[in-house]
Amino acid sequence: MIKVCGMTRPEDVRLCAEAGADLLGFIFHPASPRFVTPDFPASLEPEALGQARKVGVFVKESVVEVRHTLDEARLDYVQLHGGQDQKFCRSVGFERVIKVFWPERYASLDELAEDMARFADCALFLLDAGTSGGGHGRSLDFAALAKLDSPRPWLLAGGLGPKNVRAAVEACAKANLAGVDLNSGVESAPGLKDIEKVRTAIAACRR
Ligand SMILES: O=C(O)c1ccccc1NCC(=O)[C@H](O)[C@H](O)COP(=O)(O)O
Repeated sequence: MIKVCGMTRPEDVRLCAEAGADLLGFIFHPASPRFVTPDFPASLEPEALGQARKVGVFVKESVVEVRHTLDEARLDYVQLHGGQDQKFCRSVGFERVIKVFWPERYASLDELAEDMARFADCALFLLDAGTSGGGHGRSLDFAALAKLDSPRPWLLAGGLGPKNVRAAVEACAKANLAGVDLNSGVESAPGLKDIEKVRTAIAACRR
């Protein structure tokens, strides 16, 4: 499974979907250089999206705001990127939630796995670099994550691009990895996807 995050232009949506992205991310966090308003994903034609599903990324928004945007932008999933709790996930609908964890926040992989277990009803997990937020362009320690015992399939995020994504997939393949999340590593500038980098990274994952 490939997620390309931070869509800001209709042509990037079409080209990333054609390149084989399964999930396309739209960031509703105003401080992000990739911020978009709900009318952008809502306006996309089904032909442009193809089989790709729309994921909304939320950091500080309330449950009411997330639910409103879910409907308005016609999202398939919500990626909760602000440490939201189980009650929040339940209110949005566990089956629609991609819950984010930051492994660097935990003293050990066991502690991370324990916290993940508390969110085992969520659709999918995403592991990102740093200790909060996203789009940092930094990578996690793939070799260490290979030993993770995750109760749900998860997406690996953080500084992935054409040069390192294959190694990341190979390292984590046996640790319940569902796929990868590509963002700043496939851009020419924040929010502007470089389709050649997207294509090369997707081909590297799938070869
Ligand atoms: O990308 C952002 O600007 C962003 C800002 C605030 C919260 C989340 C954000 N991105 C969410 C993602 O899923 C990114 O793809 C993920 O953090 C990895 O980004 P990168 O390290 O640039 O590959």
